[in-house]
Amino acid sequence: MIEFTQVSKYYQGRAAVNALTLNCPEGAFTVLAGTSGSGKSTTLKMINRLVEHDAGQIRFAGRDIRDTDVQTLRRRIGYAIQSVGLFPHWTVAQNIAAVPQLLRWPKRKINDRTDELLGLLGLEPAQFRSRYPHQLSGGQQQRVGVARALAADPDVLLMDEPFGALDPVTRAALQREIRRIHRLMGRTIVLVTHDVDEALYLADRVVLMDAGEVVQQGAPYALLRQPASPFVREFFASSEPGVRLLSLETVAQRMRAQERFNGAAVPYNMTLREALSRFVELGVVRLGVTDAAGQPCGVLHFNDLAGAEPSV
Ligand SMILES: Nc1ncnc2c1ncn2[C@@H]1O[C@H](COP(=O)(O)OP(=O)(O)OP(=O)(O)O)[C@@H](O)[C@H]1O
Repeated sequence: MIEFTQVSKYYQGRAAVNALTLNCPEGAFTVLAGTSGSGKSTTLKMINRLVEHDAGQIRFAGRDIRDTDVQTLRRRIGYAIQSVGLFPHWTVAQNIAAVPQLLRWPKRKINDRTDELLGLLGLEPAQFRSRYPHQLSGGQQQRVGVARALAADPDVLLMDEPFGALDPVTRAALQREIRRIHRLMGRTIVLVTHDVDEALYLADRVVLMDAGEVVQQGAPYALLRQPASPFVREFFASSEPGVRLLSLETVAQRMRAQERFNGAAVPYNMTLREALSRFVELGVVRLGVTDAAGQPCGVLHFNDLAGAEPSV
């Protein structure tokens, strides 16, 4: 969907991004991760031409972005940033409707879309539609920012540290929300973060950057299990790679489906990381597993947490 070929950007003669070649596949959740100053935001902003690249080629849906009118390009690309940037004198509904208005959508369609997005992001439309940004908490503002970026049903959603500056609980809730929305809508998303946990939780594909270059890109599992360089290992090793691996899999992937157990149970879609916590908390070596209807569907053994690798 978005392809960079040998793309560079220079500031005062220094490369902020150097000969970058990367691919953000259609429908995938791509996360640009890396240390501060590694060129993540610059890379993201080059996609919607907030920053113009100096060398190489960027293609969007098969076309060179320089061959597309900037406004047309931006209408196809939603953009959400940490500082939110809501218009302070506009209500929540007016903020969300900004791009659909520009596109002259009929009023009815705009209203329906606004309410749909508010609902999707966990904000009761009747309660929030008419509020102004200053009447919202930081987390609610971030949600409205994401709703606004999604409003005109863009092909791609770009997010630059959209959950930064939030407390851990609200941040986790919004991460769950955006992951759910991604699965629901199958939208192509490119998100920038320097948070290792966030990258691994959200990404189908991680692009790890350092000093303006891609050091490794691929499925989170591959980066954790086969780091291409000491830098990659170091980036993830700062906190418990084993536990991180567990957070990428669910109970259903390791349970023994033919067994039944009458003791404590966990849901099939719980991550193995959470299941590990339950094992330790309860002091047990087996946990029953329940399906979506709450019916027993297998047993998870503590030993199986260290079992065979899933396919990547
Ligand atoms: N407008 C600018 N003028 C000059 N230098 C810039 C400009 N924007 C970015 N840079 C430089 O380019 C490099 C990459 O910056 P960028 O913001 O893309 O990094 P980042 O990985 O997003 O960092 P962070 O996580 O700290 O936001 C940095 O060295 C930065 O100082």
